[in-house]
Amino acid sequence: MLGSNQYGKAEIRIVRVDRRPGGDELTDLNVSVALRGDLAASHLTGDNSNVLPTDTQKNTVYAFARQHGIDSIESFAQRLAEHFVASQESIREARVSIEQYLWRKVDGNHTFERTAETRTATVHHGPHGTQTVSGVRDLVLLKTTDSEFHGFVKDRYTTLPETADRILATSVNATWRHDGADPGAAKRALVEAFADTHSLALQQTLYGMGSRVLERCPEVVEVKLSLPNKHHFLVDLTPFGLDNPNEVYYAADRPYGLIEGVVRRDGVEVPEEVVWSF
Ligand SMILES: O=c1[nH]c(=O)c2[nH]c(=O)[nH]c2[nH]1
Repeated sequence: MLGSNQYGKAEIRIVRVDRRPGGDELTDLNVSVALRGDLAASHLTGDNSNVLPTDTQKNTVYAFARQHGIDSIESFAQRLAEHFVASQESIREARVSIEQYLWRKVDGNHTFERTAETRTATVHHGPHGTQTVSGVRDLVLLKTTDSEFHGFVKDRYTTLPETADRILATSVNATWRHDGADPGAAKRALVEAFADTHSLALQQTLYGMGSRVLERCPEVVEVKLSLPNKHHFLVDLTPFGLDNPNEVYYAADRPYGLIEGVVRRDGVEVPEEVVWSF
């Protein structure tokens, strides 16, 4: 028998230019739509009478960008998700996920430079209301000191030396669940906590980063972090008769430690995970 199913247009690339007297603004998005509802017939017999084509979904995204503009990825996703559920009787739930590529204006008023990180938002709209999860991906942070790692388990396979001073680097992948307003302060809180936490482990830094978001953003109930430990190993220069007082490192790209965790506001009921996966 048919199990859970969903369908929609994935990765709709859309660039909107807001042409303003003081300079143009650029919004660069990758929008994915997933719909659920009374859609089994299409799978079971090919009866498409309840199927809003994914091509139409794509067109709707472009039309909404023109008609309503794009205030924030959260509000744009919510408008779309509500539209698909409200306009089609057969559609009961909609999930709209948006990645935003960020561009910083360079000289003049119409030239832009792309930044490395990606902002994300997922809005789920269904019979139980609307849930919003915002986030950031590939936000690369590094501190040259203020990081230690010692006191760990040692067995016959352990070779890692203890250190009281190392480079700590990561590429932050974070999501935060909130009430729908766009908490721009969340990203700043993550960066600030990474910077000012004297780290005894990336695990401790993770908890500090999540906690800082909850302190700064009352509307956030939960922060999920996935932090690769981008190892920087001190190079042994003794074969060349040289010392290495924490100056020359080998930046390994793999393997990497992967530290993941959720930091949750105490006493707040967290709804079931809204992100559907297969
Ligand atoms: O911050 C760290 N946490 C670990 O769990 C770990 N393991 C490791 O080899 N290096 C590190 N660093």
